[in-house]
Amino acid sequence: MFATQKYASQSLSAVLAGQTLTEALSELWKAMPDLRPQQRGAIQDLSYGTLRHFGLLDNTLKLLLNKPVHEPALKALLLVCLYQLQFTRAAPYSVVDHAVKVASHTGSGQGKGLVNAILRNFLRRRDTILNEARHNDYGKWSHPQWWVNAMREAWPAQWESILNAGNQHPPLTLRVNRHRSNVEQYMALLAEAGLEASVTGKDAIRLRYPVGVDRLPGFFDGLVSVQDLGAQYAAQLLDVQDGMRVLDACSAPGGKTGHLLETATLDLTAVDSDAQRLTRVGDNLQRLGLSAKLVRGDASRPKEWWDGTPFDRVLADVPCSASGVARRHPDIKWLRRPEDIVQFAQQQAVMLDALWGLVAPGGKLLYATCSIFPAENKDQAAAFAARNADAQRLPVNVGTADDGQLLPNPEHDGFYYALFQKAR
Ligand SMILES: C[S@@+](CC[C@H](N)C(=O)[O-])C[C@H]1O[C@@H](n2cnc3c(N)ncnc32)[C@H](O)[C@@H]1O
Repeated sequence: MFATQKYASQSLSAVLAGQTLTEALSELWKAMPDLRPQQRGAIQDLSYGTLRHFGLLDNTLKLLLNKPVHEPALKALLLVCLYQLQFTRAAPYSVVDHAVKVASHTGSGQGKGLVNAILRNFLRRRDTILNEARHNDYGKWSHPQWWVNAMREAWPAQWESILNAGNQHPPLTLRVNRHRSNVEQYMALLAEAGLEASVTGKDAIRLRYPVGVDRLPGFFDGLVSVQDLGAQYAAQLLDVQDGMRVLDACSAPGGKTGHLLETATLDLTAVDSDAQRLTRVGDNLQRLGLSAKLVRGDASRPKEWWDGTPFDRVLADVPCSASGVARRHPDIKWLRRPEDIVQFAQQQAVMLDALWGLVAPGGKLLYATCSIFPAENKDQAAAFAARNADAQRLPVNVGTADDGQLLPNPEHDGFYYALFQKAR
């Protein structure tokens, strides 16, 4: 537990200093190649869990302290340990004993006594302290106040369930590769492997208990991919047919590219501005036995990479706040700032306008985000339609009351889709 607490605190400190958790963990794996897979898993669980419940834990710590802790590493250690004590089954005495040892190797090494006192005080007064810690929105919902306010305003009837969903463990959904299998056959393979699951969409199966991909039958032979149900609507909505020329303009890591190619035989160009991420599109397609033309390019500057032949279908799965998938990346809640949403919306508008010029007459463009902020979604789509008289908005049936908006729930993440057809 010593190493787990130490390295989880280190990655939490990195996030609190502005790094993403993915970056922090990947630097840690590089620096500590001898960590065993189980240790990595435990470090990951503690880092994710602490960030998921960060508001509550931070309020709790403030109530336990007489004065603020100035050493970031010590503060991170205390937060990780409070998470362990409140949300895991780790034995409390063991959590405290190890934390004291980690504290003696942390920062100035002076924090041993403080860590011991704070954690023992928490164990003695847990219920009272937690009740008090939940008194404001920050502690109650473990989201920043500006985010809570934005949800209240945008979703007066659903904001509580949205915030609650944002703090849960995400579902693990698979997409069966139609070229190689189908949901019935794959359900039988899962049953043989002793994995409980249910069919939740045309190509979608949700596992009752998440497992690593190495336990999924035929994963490395391309039988299935891991993809949220919400993301699986893209290929369906874009209505691709054999022989079409298709552009996936922000394609990496290739989740939707793969689904489009599993749905029909296409002449598909997959663009992404990030060369490293683009290689993942190639790797994913190779695993699935599919292929596309991969182009490193900026979707808002198509002149730099487009050959001038229009596309029948364009998928614009644009960079966004990722607020609909915060439960998969809980660091997002703490790294985003309100002004980021404005910047994303501006960047998305530029991309949309640029990509519209590539759509053939009668062709379709599907705008997609994994956001739940209206500025990136319905407001963006309405502004685009108002700017482009040749864009006809088509209905998007994803089974929700709000056209095209999926809110995070136990079945799927938060996504948004708007579909436009170009006048002939
Ligand atoms: C939401 S992700 C795409 C997810 C992908 N469609 C999938 O289903 O796996 C957005 C992608 O846009 C890329 N991106 C960001 N800015 C871009 C730009 N100006 N042009 C093209 N791609 C961009 C990012 O590198 C990222 O891979």
